[in-house]
Amino acid sequence: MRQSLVIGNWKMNGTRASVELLAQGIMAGLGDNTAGIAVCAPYVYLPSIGEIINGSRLALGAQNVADKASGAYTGEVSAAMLAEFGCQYALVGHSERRSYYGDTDASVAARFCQAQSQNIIPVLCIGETLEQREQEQTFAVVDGQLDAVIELAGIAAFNNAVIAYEPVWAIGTGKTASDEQAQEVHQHIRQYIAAKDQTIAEKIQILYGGSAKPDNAKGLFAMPDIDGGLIGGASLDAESFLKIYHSV
Ligand SMILES: O=C[C@H](O)COP(=O)(O)O
Repeated sequence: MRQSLVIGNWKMNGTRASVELLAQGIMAGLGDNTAGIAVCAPYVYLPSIGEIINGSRLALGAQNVADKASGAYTGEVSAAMLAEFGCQYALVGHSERRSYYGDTDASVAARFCQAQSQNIIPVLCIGETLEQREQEQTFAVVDGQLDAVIELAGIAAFNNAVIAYEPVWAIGTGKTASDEQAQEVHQHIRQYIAAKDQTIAEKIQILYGGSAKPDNAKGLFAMPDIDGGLIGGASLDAESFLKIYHSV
């Protein structure tokens, strides 16, 4: 039985004061839900959010991590630095990173390995664009994104990783994949991993992301291969995020 997991991705939003309040609001509403929960804060807020949530079940995550360990890479933040501030998760390969900042399959694979080198769990984001879906390339796209990481890190690395399936056409658009559309791809991803390692396929958490909201989360999370969500916009409001969390 896989543990459910809900991760909030705050993206480039908020002020120090507003995200501190948000973290406090989320912590106050965790209740006795035993599912995993984390927030991925902007880098500069990681120290203060880390202090606020220290000792609680709310885990800390980063939105990216450098593809190198250290050195002259202006503007980058290493996995060791994230570990120093208590990050347990790091997103890698979010579609906004891939499309706006040129993160390639190869660099995403390197970021994945860097995170693991510091015992940070990489949350590997994969998903197709609308055009790719319309051309029936969805499975080929996610397979290729997985392959890039498997080739560099090896399938065993997925023992300590999370996958987030995020159809690009559903991110921030209000267009959610239907429960069945999402399940179809989640099942495919799990089968793709199973062909390489059955045990890992059964235990790896595969999250859905893309306009997940309190009113559609329950249906998505009820699907057999959807183990939780990577939540963008709705994670910026404690009440909405908690409603989603309590839907798992
Ligand atoms: O990381 C989260 C995803 O990009 C989903 O964002 P969204 O919930 O605002 O569509």
